Amino acid sequence: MNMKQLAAEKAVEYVKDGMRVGLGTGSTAYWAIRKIGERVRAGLNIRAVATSKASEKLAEEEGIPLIPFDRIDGLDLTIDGADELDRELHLIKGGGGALLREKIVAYHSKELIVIADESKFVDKLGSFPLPVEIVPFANEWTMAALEKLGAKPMLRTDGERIYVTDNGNYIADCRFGVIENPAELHRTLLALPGVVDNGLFIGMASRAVIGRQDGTVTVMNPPDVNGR
Ligand SMILES: O=C[C@H](O)[C@H](O)[C@H](O)COP(=O)(O)O
Repeated sequence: MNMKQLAAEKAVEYVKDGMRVGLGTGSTAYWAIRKIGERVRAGLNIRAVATSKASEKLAEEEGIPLIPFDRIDGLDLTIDGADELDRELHLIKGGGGALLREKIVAYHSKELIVIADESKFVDKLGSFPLPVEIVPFANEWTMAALEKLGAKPMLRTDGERIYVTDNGNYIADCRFGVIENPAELHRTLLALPGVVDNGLFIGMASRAVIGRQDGTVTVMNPPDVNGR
């Protein structure tokens, strides 16, 4: 079993009968959705929402009951991957372009469990370029404004074409270097007109499940890693 699958399958143990569950996006969340599907077929009774068209399609294939947003007012648990996570369980997400839907779903979940292989765990965020979702209108100006913040932004492409998110927006992948104050950067980015959201998830994850190369899995809560 690979590290992503290990982490994902451990996290799925937290899914209990009757829960309303958010399904993440990406190659790690893939394994969680597969495992949830297996448990649903074995009788687990849950309702779910997906954070991307890709995860919605996979959930449908797995037979996981998806529920429209107007039928529920929130979620019990969301399981999602990350591109980077630090000791405080602050995250960089959006490598797969799904950050906006992921953040909305995580915000409305009582708990967000982040699943990752050990390579994603970092001392300080910032090696992974921060995905920033921007509206197409005047994107050249928004890119210039990001550059003024020291971001070295690159408009994400999909081969020849500009990559378009599930929400019809673009992604600027921004290299800020080491992010010393993720919360401050998050606020600064949100204040920029044209920016819809960014991949910093500050204080949203309540637990991390990390799959390790030696075949073990570590479960981390923010108080544990802070030594409290
Ligand atoms: O937009 C994509 C999501 O934020 C993913 O959860 C993140 O990029 C991690 O993806 P993966 O598990 O494929 O590394």
